[in-house]
Amino acid sequence: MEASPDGILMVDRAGHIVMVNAAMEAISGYASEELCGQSVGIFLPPAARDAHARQLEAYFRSPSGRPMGRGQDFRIMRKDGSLTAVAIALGHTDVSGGTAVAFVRDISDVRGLEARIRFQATHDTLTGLANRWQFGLELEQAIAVSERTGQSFALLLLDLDDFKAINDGYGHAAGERLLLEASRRLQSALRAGDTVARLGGDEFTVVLPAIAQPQDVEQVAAKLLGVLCQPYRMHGFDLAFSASLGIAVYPRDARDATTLLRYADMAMYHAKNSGRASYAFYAHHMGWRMEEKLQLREQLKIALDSDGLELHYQPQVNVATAEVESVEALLRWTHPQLGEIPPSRFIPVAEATGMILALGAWVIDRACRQIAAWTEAGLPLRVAVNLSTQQLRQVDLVEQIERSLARHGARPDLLEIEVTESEAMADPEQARQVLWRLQRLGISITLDDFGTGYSSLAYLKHLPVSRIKIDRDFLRPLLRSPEDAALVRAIVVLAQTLGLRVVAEGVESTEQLSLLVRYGCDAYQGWLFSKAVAAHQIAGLLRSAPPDDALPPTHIDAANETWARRIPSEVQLSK
Ligand SMILES: Nc1nc2c(ncn2[C@@H]2O[C@@H]3COP(=O)(O)O[C@H]4[C@@H](O)[C@H](n5cnc6c(=O)[nH]c(N)nc65)O[C@@H]4COP(=O)(O)O[C@H]3[C@H]2O)c(=O)[nH]1
Repeated sequence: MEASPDGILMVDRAGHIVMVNAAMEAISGYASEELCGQSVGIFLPPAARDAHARQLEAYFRSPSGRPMGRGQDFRIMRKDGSLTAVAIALGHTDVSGGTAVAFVRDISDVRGLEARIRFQATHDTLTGLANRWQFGLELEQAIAVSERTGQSFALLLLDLDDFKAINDGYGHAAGERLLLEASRRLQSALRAGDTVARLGGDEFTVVLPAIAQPQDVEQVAAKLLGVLCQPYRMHGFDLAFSASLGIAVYPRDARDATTLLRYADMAMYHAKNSGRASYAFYAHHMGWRMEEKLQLREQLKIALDSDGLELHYQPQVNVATAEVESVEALLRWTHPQLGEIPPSRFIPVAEATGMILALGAWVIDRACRQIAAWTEAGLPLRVAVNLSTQQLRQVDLVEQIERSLARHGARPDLLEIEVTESEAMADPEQARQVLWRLQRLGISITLDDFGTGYSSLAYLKHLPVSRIKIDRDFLRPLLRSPEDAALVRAIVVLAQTLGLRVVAEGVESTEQLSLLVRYGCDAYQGWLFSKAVAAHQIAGLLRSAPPDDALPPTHIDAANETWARRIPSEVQLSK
């Protein structure tokens, strides 16, 4: 008995301890002499003693054995007052004399481990918040409670703005610190009955039970954004920290968990789309458009992962030499069922859903690969790539571009970055810094869609821009309206005084080209010369514009004639 690893405890009919072994002493913390003669109730909290005494009586009336692990888990009170989990097997040595024997096994380690495993399965290891699985249960439970009580509850879905950029730019550890901070701030702003979970990545949910009116939810939403949108100090400087929040209300919007979550998701994207750091309630009218967008996002993700996207290249022709001096890379997506989907449809979706960063990185990488391939083939052609505002804000954009250049061995001076005026103006100081860093790498910068934004001359002078592109909206009515013609002329003069080259975009007719040549435009791009074509077609287009055919820029008639001859018939669309 003394050698048994389990505690052994003998109790008489009256419930007095008759004998304990060494293992029982270790489990309970009592010495044998402190226990013998005592009521077995010593191992129980006072409140449980009477009930146990009744159970013991019943046991002695009809004693029966019980193997280890079959009964309920039990917690005994140790000498120091702490409770420890044990499993108990029961037997009897002498029914007539009435001595029961209990084998007591300390299972506190096992229970602790089980509790840990249970916690890990239901909680997010980083933040300790409920995880997606647990959140699903809690949401179902909230629905069940609200069904019974007839009360509404709100489901809030939150997504940190620009989290990916921070994670990519500062590394995983920084991303994790940010997530921990977000979870800490969320918890500090919520009440005891509210539940918060981390669904994964930078997505959090909050369930606000028993809401009386929508204003209550608005207040909480504003409070959460208030605490989240405080800067976070990392690596010695303040990091802008913000989130977008979507709200769906039970039962007003939906009665089942899946739909509620989908609606909160739609509302969240709506909030992100309308300026970030804001919240939006789900509304029916946003439904179908968001539905379509979400589907498009999914399809786009598949296309990106499965090589379903392509870059086409549209030549930019030097007016003075008639040479193709560069090409603009333009994304093309041909969906297996839906056919060709224009960038004007999918780029805004990519921007609204944050996918533009992955998409933009892919474009840069492909463009670098193409630059290297052309250079190796003896065709060192400059490639212009469009950049979206979110990419400009991406903290590691410059490093990302450097990596792509290095990966493919592409010359930086053959890469050109096009940013629109409004993108550069979204955060002028930040844009200025990023563009200067790019320029220092040897990359040239073009300001796209010039004339549509609101750049000030003073600001333009501070950007390392070497070219501006006149928006094609100005070219369309060029021949009809003297005002537009005057504006184009003014833009060219302005650019020239700043020492910038001017590229006209969307040139469709020789008449437009004639005017642009007269105004002093340096280069043009448009269907007149060629649409965007696959990379392998570019060499053919280059051959169609031999450099020794250069035309004098002021000789308009000659220019028209020469250009008309050079337009490849298969791509010529209109004059
Ligand atoms: N009517 C007319 N159109 C002409 C003519 N010449 C060129 N275009 C079109 O004008 C657009 C020029 O590109 P953008 O202003 O940068 O405008 C682009 C750009 O803002 C965006 N985009 C395309 N590819 C990318 C990309 O890789 N990244 C990003 N961020 N945006 C892209 O989508 C916009 C539309 O792209 P696309 O549909 O390829 O449309 C292209 C091009 O096909 C012409 O003579 N007449």
